[in-house]
Amino acid sequence: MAKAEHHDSVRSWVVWIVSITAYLIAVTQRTSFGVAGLEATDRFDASASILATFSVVQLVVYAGLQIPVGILVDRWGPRAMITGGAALMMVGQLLLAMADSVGAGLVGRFFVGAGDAMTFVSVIRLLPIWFSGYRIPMLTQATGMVGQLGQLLSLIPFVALLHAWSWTPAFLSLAALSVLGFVLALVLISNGPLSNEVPPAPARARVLLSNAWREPGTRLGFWTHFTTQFTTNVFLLTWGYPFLVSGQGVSPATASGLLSIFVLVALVAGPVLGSAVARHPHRRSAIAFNVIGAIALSWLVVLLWPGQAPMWLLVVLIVCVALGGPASMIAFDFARTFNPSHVIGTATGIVNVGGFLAALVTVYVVGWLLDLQQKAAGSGAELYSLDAFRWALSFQFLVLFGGVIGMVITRNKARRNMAARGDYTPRSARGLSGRTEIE
Ligand SMILES: N[C@@H](Cc1c[nH]cn1)C(=O)NCC(=O)O
Repeated sequence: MAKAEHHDSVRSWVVWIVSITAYLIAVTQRTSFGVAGLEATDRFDASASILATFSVVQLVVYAGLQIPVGILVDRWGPRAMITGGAALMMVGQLLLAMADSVGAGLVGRFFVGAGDAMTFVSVIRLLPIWFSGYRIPMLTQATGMVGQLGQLLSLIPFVALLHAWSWTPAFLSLAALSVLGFVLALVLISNGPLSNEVPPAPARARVLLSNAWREPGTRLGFWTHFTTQFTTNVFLLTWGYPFLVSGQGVSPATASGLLSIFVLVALVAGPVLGSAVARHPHRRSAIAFNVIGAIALSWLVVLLWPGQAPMWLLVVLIVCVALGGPASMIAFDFARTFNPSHVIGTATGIVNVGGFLAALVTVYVVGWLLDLQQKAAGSGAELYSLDAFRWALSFQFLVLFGGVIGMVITRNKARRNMAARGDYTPRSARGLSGRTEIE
């Protein structure tokens, strides 16, 4: 991509810092309900499955809105979407602060999920508007990394407020945080001189969607996100904690400590993967395949380990699974480099569905397989036994395998298209031709 005058300017950095602040606030809102589980059980007089419904509603809303959001980013620009997202999250947290029934709480969580869904894709869309191409892989990673810190904001100051001030004031303070995000985004984010650079976006959503989907590079991004990210989500959102505590016999405090490795790995691996992608853009899918191989191998060893796995092996597993988060950012690089700028938002939305869709299916099937084994073993059988987890979590291999097949097929299609345009040769794939923007 040619470097425009406004690229990498002071204004670019201001826009980026404000947009990643908006994303960090969105991740804080996203993860806040999870850390308030015990208080929510009391407040709503809810069972474990009702509590799980809150997470599922939020995930379904998030994943379901990615494509509409991507299309709207291309039509309205990222600024309107980021400010709109902050406003929705503010409404959602206000509703949740006041809610005293499950129904009212779910409506609040719906708004939070919708606002959250509008933020990430818009922030990623701002990067090629404001920065030159060689910086973007690193900034994409940095965006993902900073967002993960939102989990820490939920875990430390929000939990402290919840304990010190109780439910309503704690959730009101989260609504106030979104007001801050709204004002900052409204005043400081700009869509840039987009109109001078790109043809106007096609008016019809269907055209945007079909343009983005027809590009094999978008589908390569979708499958890359699908395969790299879902094990991270499955572990963090649902099954990691019960697997560690009930399956592997780890204490709850140690399990929480192990889960915090995810944030650490995101912080360390993000810059390493970002600079690898920037230096070897022709090796992007190879980097993703290596991470997927590490995830599959570590799960295989842990699930086949006779008895409970030693602590060092659990740490290795978590480090490998956590690598999936930063590796999934490679998928957005595919969306950006394979598509013309007026469909990048739509393509990014399509890509971002991948990991969340795979996680939703896996979370559900793993739960179903655990239930099935308990029923088959007869009354009194343990639900979360290590053997039951071995079989249930093995479902992940099927999803990994399906994702890899999707990646290989779409990568071959992308290469064929590029070869037909004269942009790809086996030599360029080995990085010998000096070409950059290929997979
Ligand atoms: N892969 C994640 C973000 C990430 C980066 N490093 C670790 N995780 C992703 O796709 N995020 C989308 C979102 O909305 O957060």
